[in-house]
Amino acid sequence: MEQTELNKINTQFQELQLPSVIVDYSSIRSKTVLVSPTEEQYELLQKRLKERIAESRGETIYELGVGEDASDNGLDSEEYLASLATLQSLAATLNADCVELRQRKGEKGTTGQYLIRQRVDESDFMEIRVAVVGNVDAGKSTLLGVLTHGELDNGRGFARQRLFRHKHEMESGRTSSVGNDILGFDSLGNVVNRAEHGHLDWVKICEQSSKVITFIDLAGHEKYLKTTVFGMTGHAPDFGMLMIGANSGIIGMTKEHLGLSLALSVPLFVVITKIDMCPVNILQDTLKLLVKILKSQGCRKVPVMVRTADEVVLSATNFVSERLCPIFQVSNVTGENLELLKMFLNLLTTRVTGLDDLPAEFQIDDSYSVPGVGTVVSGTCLQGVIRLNDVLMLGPDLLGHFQPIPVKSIHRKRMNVREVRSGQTASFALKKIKRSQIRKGMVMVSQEINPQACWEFEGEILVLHHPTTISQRYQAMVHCGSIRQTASILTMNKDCLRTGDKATVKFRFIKHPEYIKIGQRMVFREGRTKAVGNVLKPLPHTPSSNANRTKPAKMQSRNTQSQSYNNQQNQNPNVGTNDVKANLESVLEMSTDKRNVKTRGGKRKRFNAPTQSSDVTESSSTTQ
Ligand SMILES: Nc1nc2c(ncn2[C@@H]2O[C@H](COP(=O)(O)OP(=O)(O)OP(=O)(O)O)[C@@H](O)[C@H]2O)c(=O)[nH]1
Repeated sequence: MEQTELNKINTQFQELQLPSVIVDYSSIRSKTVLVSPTEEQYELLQKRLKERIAESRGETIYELGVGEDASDNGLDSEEYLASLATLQSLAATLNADCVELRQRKGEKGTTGQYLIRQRVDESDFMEIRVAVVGNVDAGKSTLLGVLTHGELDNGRGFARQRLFRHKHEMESGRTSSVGNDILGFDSLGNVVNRAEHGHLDWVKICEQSSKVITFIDLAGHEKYLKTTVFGMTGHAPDFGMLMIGANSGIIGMTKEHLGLSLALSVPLFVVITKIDMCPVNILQDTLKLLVKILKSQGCRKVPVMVRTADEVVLSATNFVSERLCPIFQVSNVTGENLELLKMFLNLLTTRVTGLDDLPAEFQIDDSYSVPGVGTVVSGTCLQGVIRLNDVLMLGPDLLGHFQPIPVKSIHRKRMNVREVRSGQTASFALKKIKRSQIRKGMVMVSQEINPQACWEFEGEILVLHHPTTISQRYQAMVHCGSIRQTASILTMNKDCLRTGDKATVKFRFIKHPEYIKIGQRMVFREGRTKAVGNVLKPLPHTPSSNANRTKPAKMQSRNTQSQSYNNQQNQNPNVGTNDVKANLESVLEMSTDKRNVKTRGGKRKRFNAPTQSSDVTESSSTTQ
């Protein structure tokens, strides 16, 4: 844009008493601008760097020797050193550190990439959430134990012991709940976690960190799939880390978890563990199959093997694109390649930016009763900024109502703070609210939003897997954000749906209305039967819409029989045991999830409800 045009626009802004927003950066685009910038250029460089740091919430990667003309990139050694000195001084003026990531020598000279990261602000840190998925025994808990506690594993479950939260997990060695672990990096990219007597002090880690990675450790076992899906939707991860045991390969829930992250558009990287104990040919087979699956039509990913620091930088800086899928091969026992993985984690940047100016919206994913404090809710701030003593609308309750509630204290990773911004997780202490009044799926939103709850909504879904057909009145669980409730299909624009079909569907929640928004990703699931899609249109709750509630489905086919079981259990207590048995049998025949059915014994419980243990652990496990 011409300078005169820019001036004109800026003058118009000034006339409107708005700050000038357009800055002409054309004078600092040359590859040699940092060699000996004029005062004016230095100021512009500083301004641009400050903007870039703010855009990524505290850091940016700067490229030296790179200009507008890519074919001319590169500086001679003197120019390079002078540019580096300028960059370091620019970073220093912004209270940031400048760390070399890599240098490359080309025909026209050297280019380099530098991480510019703001120094520690004790009460603020960047936050990246990584959902850890993969089949049981892939080594998820072990890797997290090794990364966060800095001690290698012995191959017999030593490292994971620190992470288990429940007695049955200690005994079985299996994760059953959604757990959080944190890994802090300082402005130089060093890990700050230091375990004292086997324990990590979260507050200390956050105070010393410029960036904190929160791992959402999800269960690998099929019977905890409901918890895993909730972790992927309700905890709003920025990235997914799919773990695969090198020796066992792509088995069990691996593909299921891969599909889930694709469906929810969560960028994914893969970590192959146990390379210390895996014969080379087996490892090669695992890698070959993985690459084949990632490249397949369904995934359309670009797999990248990461074996060097250079490749780490390359993949981390291009990872914002959902298509790239970096693959690491590590050992938790020997520590091989763990440094590369740490370096990659250090370079991950937040995906959600620019939402701070919107009215606040906080999605609740858990609640606690804390002695002396009262009810505490934890969750993710999806947009806006929430400050201490702000009054937000909490709801919807079972009747679809919202009530104003002041935020009395805010914790981020157990640290007392004064505000929480979009993309960050936090917990709030609430006054005059009982824990029993809170459920997952509730939100706290700004009064500006005037929130409305919906019994019904329209969604567009794609059926990923279903053994037979889905027709009207089919019921399954809707996962959408932290909402997790059975809904039934009222109408759809097709008679029936089979695997691979897409349709516009009108859903109705069966228990209570929910707060739902256009464009939200959703999973519609029963056992392994799964459809994914988007919310097209929330249909706000009105008293009459409640009166229109349809009765549960009359069985139309063996298939719909089984899916309506839950409805019968809830709404028709007189249902004959023979009918239940018939339904049970049909599920046993069609379901790939037979083990789940058996575990329920004769209990009058949902088919896809978790076993007792996961029920218990889900409600109390996530920690902030
Ligand atoms: N030799 C070797 N053993 C490993 C490695 N990583 C994990 N293990 C062992 O593998 C077993 C399973 O690891 P876990 O961390 O419990 O697996 P998980 O994926 O968390 O399993 P769930 O929590 O049930 O989902 C443990 O006995 C670990 O000691 C590794 O890199 N090398």
